[in-house]
Amino acid sequence: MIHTRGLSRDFKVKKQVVTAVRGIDLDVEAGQLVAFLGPNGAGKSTTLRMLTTLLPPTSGTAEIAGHDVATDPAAVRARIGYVGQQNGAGENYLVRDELITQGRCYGLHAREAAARADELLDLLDLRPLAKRLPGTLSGGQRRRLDIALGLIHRPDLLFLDEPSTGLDPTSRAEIWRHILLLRETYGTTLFLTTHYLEEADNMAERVVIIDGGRIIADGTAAQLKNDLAGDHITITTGTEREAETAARISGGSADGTTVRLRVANAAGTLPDYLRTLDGAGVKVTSAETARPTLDDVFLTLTGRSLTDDDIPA
Ligand SMILES: Nc1ncnc2c1ncn2[C@@H]1O[C@H](COP(=O)(O)OP(=O)(O)OP(=O)(O)O)[C@@H](O)[C@H]1O
Repeated sequence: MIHTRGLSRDFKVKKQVVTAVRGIDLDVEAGQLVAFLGPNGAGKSTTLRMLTTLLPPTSGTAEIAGHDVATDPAAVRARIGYVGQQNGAGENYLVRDELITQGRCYGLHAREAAARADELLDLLDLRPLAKRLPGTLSGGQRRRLDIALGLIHRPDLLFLDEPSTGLDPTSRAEIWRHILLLRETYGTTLFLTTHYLEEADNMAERVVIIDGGRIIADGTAAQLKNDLAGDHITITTGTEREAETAARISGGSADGTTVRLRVANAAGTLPDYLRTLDGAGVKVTSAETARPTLDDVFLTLTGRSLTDDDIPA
């Protein structure tokens, strides 16, 4: 559904060239739900804009639903939906009429556009809001309307740029329920960016991490965490000296009376580790294990946190 080779984009800023995306090779099969993650300035929006024909690549190719973004952008646009960070609805029409109008813009006949609008009003729980003006909707309702608008022409592939950003936790959960429902109902391929790592972790079956315009990790969240981060064990000892001994034995790091280490399988490793420490005369007062997060994956790969503020350009 998405096939890119060497996809790159430069921007000229005054006399300098900023390379936002550097040679991305990406293959996404039909029906996948892919979360595209990266810190501020990593190149997510630029990639998304190229994949949706909003910005021409400087070099490389991107084929979307069988059509090249550079040579056949109209065919690409007919097959994709795009839900950007800005509102997709105007202020002149009521919700249902807006859906019908945008459906007509895609070439649907009046009856077909009305039927599709009604189908989407039901799917996205917008039916009670059908006669409201978009400007009167809450943030979460408005985002659901944007998703409905992105789906009006039955695209095979939907791009969502930060679909849950700015919403309260309940609305975020609602948006995700609807995203998963539309995937189940239509089998739509979904490619989305998000800042919420736990959402990508829980919802996406594939996580692609971009940094500095390059893809640095690609796999299921579980694979990435197992391969690149490992579990955490944290123990507390009676004294700082014991913590130093424990850190030496395990290869972990001591901070006061706390020792932290990373292992492949914390639950399997901990009993042996505690026995060894006991044999070395180290008194352990508490021990806990934790699974890694996607942020730990990013930290391992780059030495930075994904939740840090802007990375330097
Ligand atoms: N129109 C432009 N002109 C100049 N530089 C740009 C332009 N658009 C993006 N860039 C630069 O390209 C790099 C990638 O930006 P991009 O917006 O793709 O990142 P992003 O991962 O989407 O970030 P964010 O999460 O903050 O939206 C940044 O260094 C940015 O400053």
